[in-house]
Amino acid sequence: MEMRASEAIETLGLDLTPQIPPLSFSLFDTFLHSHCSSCFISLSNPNSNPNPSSILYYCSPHCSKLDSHRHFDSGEHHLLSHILQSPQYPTTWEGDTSDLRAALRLLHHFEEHPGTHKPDRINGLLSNRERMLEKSEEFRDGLVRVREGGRLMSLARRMRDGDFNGFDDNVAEESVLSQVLTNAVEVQVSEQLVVGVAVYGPSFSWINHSCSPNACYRFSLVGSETLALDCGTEEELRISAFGDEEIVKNVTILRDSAGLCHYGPRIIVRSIKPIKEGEEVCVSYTDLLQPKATRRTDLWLQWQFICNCTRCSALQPTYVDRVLQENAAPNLGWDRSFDTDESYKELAGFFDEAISEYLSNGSPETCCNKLEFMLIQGFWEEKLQIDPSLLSPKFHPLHFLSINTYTTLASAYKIRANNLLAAHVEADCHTIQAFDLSRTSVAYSLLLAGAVHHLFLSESSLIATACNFWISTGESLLRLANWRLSDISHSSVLMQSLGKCSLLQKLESEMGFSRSQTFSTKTEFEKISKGFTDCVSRISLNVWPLLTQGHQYLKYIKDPVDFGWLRTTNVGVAAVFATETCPCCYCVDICCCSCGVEASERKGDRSGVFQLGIHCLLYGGYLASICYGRHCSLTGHVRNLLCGGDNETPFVS
Ligand SMILES: C[S@@+](CC[C@H](N)C(=O)[O-])C[C@H]1O[C@@H](n2cnc3c(N)ncnc32)[C@H](O)[C@@H]1O
Repeated sequence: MEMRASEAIETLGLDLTPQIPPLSFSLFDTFLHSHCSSCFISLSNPNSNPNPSSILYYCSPHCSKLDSHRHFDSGEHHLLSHILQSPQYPTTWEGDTSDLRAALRLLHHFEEHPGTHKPDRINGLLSNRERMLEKSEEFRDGLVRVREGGRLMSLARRMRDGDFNGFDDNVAEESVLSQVLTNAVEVQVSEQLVVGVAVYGPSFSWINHSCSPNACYRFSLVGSETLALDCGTEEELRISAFGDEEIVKNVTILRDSAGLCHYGPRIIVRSIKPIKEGEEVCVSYTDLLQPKATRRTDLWLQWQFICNCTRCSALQPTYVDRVLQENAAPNLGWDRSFDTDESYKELAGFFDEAISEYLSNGSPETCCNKLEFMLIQGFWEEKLQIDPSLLSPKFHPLHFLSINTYTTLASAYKIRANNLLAAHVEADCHTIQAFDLSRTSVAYSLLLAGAVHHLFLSESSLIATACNFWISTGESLLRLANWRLSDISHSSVLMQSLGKCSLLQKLESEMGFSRSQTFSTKTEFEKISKGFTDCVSRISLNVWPLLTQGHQYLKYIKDPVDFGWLRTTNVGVAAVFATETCPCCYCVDICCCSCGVEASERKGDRSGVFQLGIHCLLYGGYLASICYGRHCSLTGHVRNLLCGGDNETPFVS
């Protein structure tokens, strides 16, 4: 089955569906006590659960009333409070139980609303259990999990019914669990916060994957007091089902009162590219910044298909797929010492190990040292003594491992700066050191956003990733520009910037600060993105040397936004930084290193960082308004940052 556009879609950021309520949903285990299990809203007071007999927490009696019976009637309660807690029921199930709980709720829902039932499709939704059984060797790990999950679900349901006789098999449970694994999406409730999973009806679940998709989706959380009956109309549905007519006939696409929960997180599909009438509408199931082989493995193991989208089936790999796997930049004299599969795998293993060691509470300092050493030298050997002048970067700066590494380094440097400040509140020397660590964190953040932006200009479906990175870079640039200033008014800096830059004015109105509502066509979008790249690249020329000065790896990156230099330059990379600025003068009022940089120049540095920050935030906000709508939490977050917390004040009346 697939979904196709039922009309031509000219603009980006258009809702292709109304808000679709879920069929089943569940919070991840770690959010069971911090978020409402009915509406997924964060609990202001987790101690005042209106239904203390339930293991789940609710924000109000209304939410408890809506959801509690599903919790008990589905067997979820028995699973959580008896089976998973008791040594009497040993299990090999490891980790989060949200898929199991969502499957119990879905199975209960099917019992209440019986529909068509085939081995691989229940009430219209595909289950990949049969396909996994056919290739049981290839999907061994997945099958073992489905089997164990089915066993636990079956135990919970029999315990619910007090019926331990007549037990044959767990086919229904396994099929529905496999259905959840095939169709569920993770529910993102705010920037960077994903709290659970949800399964939707065919209007969403029949949308296939593409590595170059034309649509994305966003969520809408409906508060407890809102009666959840208004779930859109067929007229607002701009996509229609295509495939087996028998299946289409038997399933009501949207307004299926027998098929929807009428509460819980709702989903809305949005266009991110122009779409022709009749063209298939696709979203992405996986991280689009991964190289083709990794995407392929992911999709095969989790969704049991081989992707033949335009990006995957291109005769020549697309530019993005090529650079994500580029070994080195030989035209820059960068080394090429890992071009065999063997050495590459070994190196990738080192990277993964360093990153997971850091993520499992390793030292941020060791992580920075290891990762940067690897970016330059290729392998980490603590005892290896190498003359630094002999080193040259081993990795292409746009290689996917480099991009992953920038993410980790931006975070690790930030943590080091915060730790230092927290441990030594008063000492000025530590403040300077912390400033240095912060500016390196900001530099990696900018490099990450710039690298992803460069790829996004060739592959516009990377929009949501680019949006997140620009917003976090803008945020960290503003924080750095604010360093040791308490009285800065962001609104006034923004107003000054708006007066000077027509691009900012455009972004600000597109993002929805002003009242008029327009949607971007592809041409407008490309014009804005090109204008942004030029503007930001120009400002970066001044700011980048300040952020990277004295840094062993970053000094090799000539421009963090416009990567044209990778193709064109043959000059020695170190020669790029002819003008030196003093980073420490930037952070204190009295020049601490006696370099003699004039006060006016120092102010110039600070204002450059501000300008850059405001550009990044507004552009990120503009992308967020396309992906998630003008009133999403991410654009609200950007507004707060720019207004200094005063979200109520409109920038332009
Ligand atoms: C959420 S469902 C999408 C709707 C599904 N095609 C159906 O008939 O119900 C996910 C499943 O659809 C199939 N699928 C999704 N995207 C695909 C693609 N690009 N190529 C082939 N199969 C795909 C896979 O079997 C996957 O497990």
